[in-house]
Amino acid sequence: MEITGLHKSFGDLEVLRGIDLSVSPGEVVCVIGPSGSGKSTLLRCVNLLEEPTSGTVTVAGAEVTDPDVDIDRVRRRIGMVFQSFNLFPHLTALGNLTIAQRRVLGRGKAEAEETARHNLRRVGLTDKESAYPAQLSGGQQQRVAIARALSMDPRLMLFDEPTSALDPELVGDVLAVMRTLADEGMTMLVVTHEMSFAREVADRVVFMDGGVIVEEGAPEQVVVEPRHARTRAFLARVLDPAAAELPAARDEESGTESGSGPGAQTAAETGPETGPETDARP
Ligand SMILES: Nc1ncnc2c1ncn2[C@@H]1O[C@H](COP(=O)(O)OP(=O)(O)OP(=O)(O)O)[C@@H](O)[C@H]1O
Repeated sequence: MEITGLHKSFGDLEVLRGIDLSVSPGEVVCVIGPSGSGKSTLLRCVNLLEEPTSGTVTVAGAEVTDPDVDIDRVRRRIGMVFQSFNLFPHLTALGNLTIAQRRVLGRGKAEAEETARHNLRRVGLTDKESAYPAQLSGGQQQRVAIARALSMDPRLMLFDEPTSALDPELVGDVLAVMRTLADEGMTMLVVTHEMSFAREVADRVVFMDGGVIVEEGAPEQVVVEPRHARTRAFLARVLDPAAAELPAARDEESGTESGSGPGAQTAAETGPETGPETDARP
């Protein structure tokens, strides 16, 4: 996946100010940054839930920002997993996985169920296919949501705060599934406040602030030894008191103070605006 020169404005508010980012198959790239820095908008521009003001996004060789592109076809190559799982409550895990395949891809019942079972196995929920969402833990529901996205055979998976709604003890299972997917070759772009994810699962961490990428690199570099004052200020706010021990040296930013970026004071969206119907979009 390639993002080049991506800008997005809402009226006078310039939320993305020239993002260049590429993610390779099998790579997990984790985007961190303050509230309002444009992380969710970036994801939403990649799958065209928002139309970029300028710039290009290419997924699996198709330029999704090309005005002539078949948007529905391209979107099917992009799996999206949100903070809230958006499962249909009246359908079993299996039913949640088959409905979009049947409606969107036109798969027959047998093929949809076979694909669904395969993907429930991938997320470790083989024994839960008959369970309704209310009978599953939050972590299990999120794994069903991941399996549902996988059932559409995506080439790119986008995750927006996939573990934020989970009890801490349930986070690990979801992270393990995500790591496994990357090891299988999936391209994955993840927005998260989960620093353990950034440190332990990501191949690369991108720190965004004010609609730009301030710093990117290996987790041990960005999260443990950030180069920029803005990254350090952010990490100090979100990490535990151990953050105070972050190295103070190697500031390559010559005194730039932490910027909060456009709209940082605005309450950002805390969940998807899209319901399960979105995944089953015709
Ligand atoms: N549809 C919209 N119309 C107007 N402004 C928007 C819209 N969507 C997002 N914004 C604004 O864009 C800015 C960036 O929002 P975005 O949700 O991308 O930030 P974020 O980094 O994901 O924040 P958080 O970590 O709190 O989710 C915010 O100021 C937000 O209010």
